[in-house]
Amino acid sequence: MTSEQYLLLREKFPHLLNHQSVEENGSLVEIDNFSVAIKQLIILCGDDPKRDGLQETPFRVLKAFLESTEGYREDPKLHLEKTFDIQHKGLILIKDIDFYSLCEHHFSPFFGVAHVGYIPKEKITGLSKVGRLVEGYAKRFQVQERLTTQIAQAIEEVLDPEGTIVLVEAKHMCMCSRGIKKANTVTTTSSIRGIYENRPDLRAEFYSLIKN
Ligand SMILES: Nc1nc2c(ncn2[C@@H]2O[C@H](COP(=O)(O)OP(=O)(O)OP(=O)(O)O)[C@@H](O)[C@H]2O)c(=O)[nH]1
Ligand SMILES: [Zn+2]
Repeated sequence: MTSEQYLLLREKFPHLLNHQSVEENGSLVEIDNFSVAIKQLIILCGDDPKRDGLQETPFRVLKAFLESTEGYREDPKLHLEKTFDIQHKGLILIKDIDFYSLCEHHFSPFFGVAHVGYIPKEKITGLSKVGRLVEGYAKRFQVQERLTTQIAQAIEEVLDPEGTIVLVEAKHMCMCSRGIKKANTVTTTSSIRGIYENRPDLRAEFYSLIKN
């Protein structure tokens, strides 16, 4: 990696500065090791890391991974803490929140939409904050089930609503383009809390609204 690339990474991702690792000759040892590993990967796959199009690839790969895992550098729950004093007794549904995440097994993308509903007791958060919450948990190495649970858990913990319901629909590239190669398969996961656990009528309302 060149010193310009290294400086750009440090500027864009300041957490690298706090890294425990050793700095040698103006570069972090771990970044250099990563670069070597990506070159080895290119060789193992049968190509030449020195050819023109691949020379900058270790840098690009690292930058892309750091961008795709920005959620580790925040506590997504904090977005919900700014609440409003609004009287509202019914469902608040934020649907079709699109997200891109990385499967923790293969580091390949999985992406889709999250639908988040809650029936407030006293606390209501800003609509965009629910999108930020989804983004904060999606931008990590994830599995869909954990992503779904974390979103529901955060709403429940911070807003303390009557009930929470979260449904996530996603396509996993590790299943579409390799392995079993099922290009059209969509996985659905849900997490329900509070009043939703015992009220099929409220669940039905949520499911019918997200279908429209
Ligand atoms: N439950 C769950 N499984 C996932 C998710 N993302 C990927 N997987 C699965 O993780 C599993 C990993 O299985 P392994 O047998 O360890 O790995 P593999 O040999 O690459 O498996 P194949 O994909 O079947 O080729 C696969 O079945 C994937 O479909 C997810 O979000 N949730
Ligand atoms: Zn996978």
